[in-house]
Amino acid sequence: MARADISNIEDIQLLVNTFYSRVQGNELLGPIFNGILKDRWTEHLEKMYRFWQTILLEVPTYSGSPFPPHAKLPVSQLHFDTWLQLWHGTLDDFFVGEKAEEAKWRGSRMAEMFMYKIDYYRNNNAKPLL
Ligand code: HEM
Repeated sequence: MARADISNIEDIQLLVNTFYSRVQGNELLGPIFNGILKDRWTEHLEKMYRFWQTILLEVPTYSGSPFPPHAKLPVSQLHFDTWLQLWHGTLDDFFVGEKAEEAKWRGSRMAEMFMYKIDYYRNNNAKPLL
């Protein structure tokens, strides 16, 4: 079947489900997600449908703060590169178009911002208080 752009909630669910099943199977990222989410995967996937639906379809179903759960993760640039590789790969496997490109762009910008904030947080905490 020819690829088309992301246009409805079923597309978002397909994207999110496939992406996180690849994440779960990834040797670097899988253990981190599984270790934190344990039996909360369904809840996480539903939250991520809402997050991407809000960004890509402009249906405001997500209200939350994306960064805090990432602040103290044991991750480096390599983890974000791997995350992005899986994200872009999943998008390319199923979709083509403006929304698919926006999803890649948003993912990249957020990965960049998260890594920057995580580094800042680590460096700041490492400093003596006085
Ligand atoms: C190294 C890469 C990443 C790791 C290991 C990671 C891990 C996690 C984990 C474990 C959670 C669930 C926290 C919990 O419910 O206890 C989470 C939530 C989330 N992640 Fe990531 N993440 C990564 C990158 C990203 C990126 C690049 C984005 C940008 C799209 C993102 C967006 C989110 C959002 C929106 C949530 C839900 C926040 C909320 O609770 O409202 N993550 N992430």
